[in-house]
Amino acid sequence: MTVRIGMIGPGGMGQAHIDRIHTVIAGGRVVAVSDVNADNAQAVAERIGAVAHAGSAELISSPEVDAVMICSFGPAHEVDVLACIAAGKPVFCEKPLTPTADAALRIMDAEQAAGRKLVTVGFMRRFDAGYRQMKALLDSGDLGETLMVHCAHRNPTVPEIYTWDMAINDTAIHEVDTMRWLLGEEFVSARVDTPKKTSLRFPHLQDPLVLILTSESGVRVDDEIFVNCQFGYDIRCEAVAEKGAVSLADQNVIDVRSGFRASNAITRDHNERFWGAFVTEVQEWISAVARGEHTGSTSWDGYAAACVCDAGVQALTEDGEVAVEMIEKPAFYA
Ligand SMILES: NC(=O)C1=CN([C@@H]2O[C@H](COP(=O)(O)OP(=O)(O)OC[C@H]3O[C@@H](n4cnc5c(N)ncnc54)[C@H](O)[C@@H]3O)[C@@H](O)[C@H]2O)C=CC1
Ligand SMILES: O=C1[C@@H](O)[C@H](O)[C@@H](O)[C@H](O)[C@H]1O
Repeated sequence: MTVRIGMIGPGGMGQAHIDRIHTVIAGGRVVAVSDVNADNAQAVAERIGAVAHAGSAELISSPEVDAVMICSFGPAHEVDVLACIAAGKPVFCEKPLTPTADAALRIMDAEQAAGRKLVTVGFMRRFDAGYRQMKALLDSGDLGETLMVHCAHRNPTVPEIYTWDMAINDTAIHEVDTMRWLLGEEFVSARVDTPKKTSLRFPHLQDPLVLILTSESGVRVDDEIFVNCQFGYDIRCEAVAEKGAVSLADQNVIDVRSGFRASNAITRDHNERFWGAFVTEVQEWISAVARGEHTGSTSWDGYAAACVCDAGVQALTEDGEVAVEMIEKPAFYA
């Protein structure tokens, strides 16, 4: 069976997913697209031989569409995810599920009323080979209890439209989800340290910053967010446990030795750095849709990440620890 996919918002991420689905991923085909920018929808549809729909509602209800991928802006996600749930269609929604926890709650309510997990959130790092090996080692218990995790998330630059809160709810949200998954527990508080700001980009940003999270059992996670670091897309993670430490290897690229120097390239963006993770993530989703099953992060994960980010954004505007407010996890998502 080929899963017929409708793509809403085929911009940078959406087109990267389309190219993966049409070149290296098995079992799916993007047959329909829609975009608030109708010219973009038309151009993408022509390029891939798909139908351009006038709006997302029409795409979601089309009998030619089995499952939906949403790659539009975060604030536009909720209405389309709810429409997919109402239509009973599996939906893969890029992160963030929603920019606020309240909106994610509405999605969880609708999904539970539908009685079936239909929503997968695009937190791709759970599918990265390095993070998966780290988790397997930590879960084995060989290193003892995890005590601290040091993370860094650096982008070469961000555009001027990147607002001050996005350091937390657009960028750090990746570590928030990955650390919840890696540690297998929720965060209870957030704090932000604000070091000297880079002079090289926009004054409206606190760049860099360090988000500090504490988990239920007391594990401390620090996450350096530096989105105008100039030198590359640089992702780091080291977990320190009672009897050892484990970290992601530097990059998925080659080492060069020449002219009495050793060097390696640094990836430029998320698609280059996490190519393999995106392929595995989307392949597993398409295969699960074909089997009628759910895979990947749930609406609960989207909600929990939004709750932590809400606390982090608040902590960026005030001194001290901010408690993470979260409902109890519904049995539906156990
Ligand atoms: N997993 C990851 O590492 C990454 C995830 N993302 C996420 O992917 C999503 C899209 O980001 P990008 O592709 O970078 O943005 P983009 O600006 O390149 O593409 C977004 C597209 O959605 C369209 N759009 C906006 N509102 C819409 C609506 N209401 N209905 C239909 N189409 C709409 C825009 O016209 C545009 O074509 C965001 O949620 C972002 O957070 C983005 C970059 C990396
Ligand atoms: O999700 C992503 C972007 O939306 C975000 O703006 C970047 O900071 C992240 O590195 C990227 O993975």
